[in-house]
Amino acid sequence: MKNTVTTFKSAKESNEKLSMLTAYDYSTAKLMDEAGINGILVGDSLGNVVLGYEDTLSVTMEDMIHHGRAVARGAKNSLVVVDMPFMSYQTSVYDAVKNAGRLMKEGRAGAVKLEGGKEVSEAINAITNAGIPVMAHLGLTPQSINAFGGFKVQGKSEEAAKKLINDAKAVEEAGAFALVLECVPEKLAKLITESINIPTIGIGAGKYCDGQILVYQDMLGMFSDFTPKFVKKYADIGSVMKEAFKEYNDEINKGVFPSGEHTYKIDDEVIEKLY
Ligand SMILES: Nc1nc(=O)c2c([nH]1)NC[C@@H]1CN(c3ccc(C(=O)N[C@@H](CCC(=O)O)C(=O)O)cc3)CN21
Ligand SMILES: CC(C)C(=O)C(=O)O
Ligand SMILES: [Mg+2]
Repeated sequence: MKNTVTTFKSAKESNEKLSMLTAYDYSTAKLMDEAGINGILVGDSLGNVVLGYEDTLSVTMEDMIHHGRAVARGAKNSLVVVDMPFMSYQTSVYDAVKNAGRLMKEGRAGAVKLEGGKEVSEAINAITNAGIPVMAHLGLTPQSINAFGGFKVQGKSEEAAKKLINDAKAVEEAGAFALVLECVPEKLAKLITESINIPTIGIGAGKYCDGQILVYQDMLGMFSDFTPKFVKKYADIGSVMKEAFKEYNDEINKGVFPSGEHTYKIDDEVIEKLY
């Protein structure tokens, strides 16, 4: 069944859980779509897992458009959400709407996601008013790594927790259709989930969120630069890949690959004339 912003909103009302994963290319998105994943996020985490940067700050609009289009072609039923990269929405409401529009038109997104609370509520409102669904993102917002001083759990003090609750209400009020909660204590994520009428999608935010999301290379054991506590490995594809690459390398060196079954033939009469 086709997932839309409406599906996400009604899932919360009917207490159905939402599943999301990140993807950055056509073939991975297609597998997730066929597996029945509700939403696919073209995350700016592509800066880490695809491009090899240490953080997400260098990711560009062109990167997001390029990967958004690829994912959109593979996702028939999953809702495709594309991350707005660092500095594509913080500079002005005009820039925010303009760049959200590019992610829809050129990136073929079904919705966009941006990081922040009250400070971006005007942008969320303006993008929503342009007919573009917005997913909000609170807690550990990686584009603010330099302001946080590192990747840390958010909202642990009373003051920080209150700010998160108020920000969640602010993004809902501004028109966001869903909210990602990243690295937030489980009980606070539960309180936030109960305090708003839009679905919360957790990553390191516990089981009471309305949905869950993980970076796919993390859950498949394909990424090892860092492994947050919230990651569960559903398969060790990284090891499987490395073993296959080694075997391929070995077989080439030994002359085992390619053998007859992977080779094209020509009539002997033809080839003899060429010698
Ligand atoms: N591969 C990948 N997975 C992600 O989940 C992810 C990205 N990349 N890139 C963008 C952000 C960065 N993220 C991160 C990165 C590190 C931690 C981390 O090391 N967290 C500590 C918290 C320690 C604490 O405060 O108690 C941890 O041990 O989980 C968390 C989220 C989440 N996002
Ligand atoms: C971790 C998720 C929520 C994200 O924003 C990303 O992948 O960029
Ligand atoms: Mg992101």
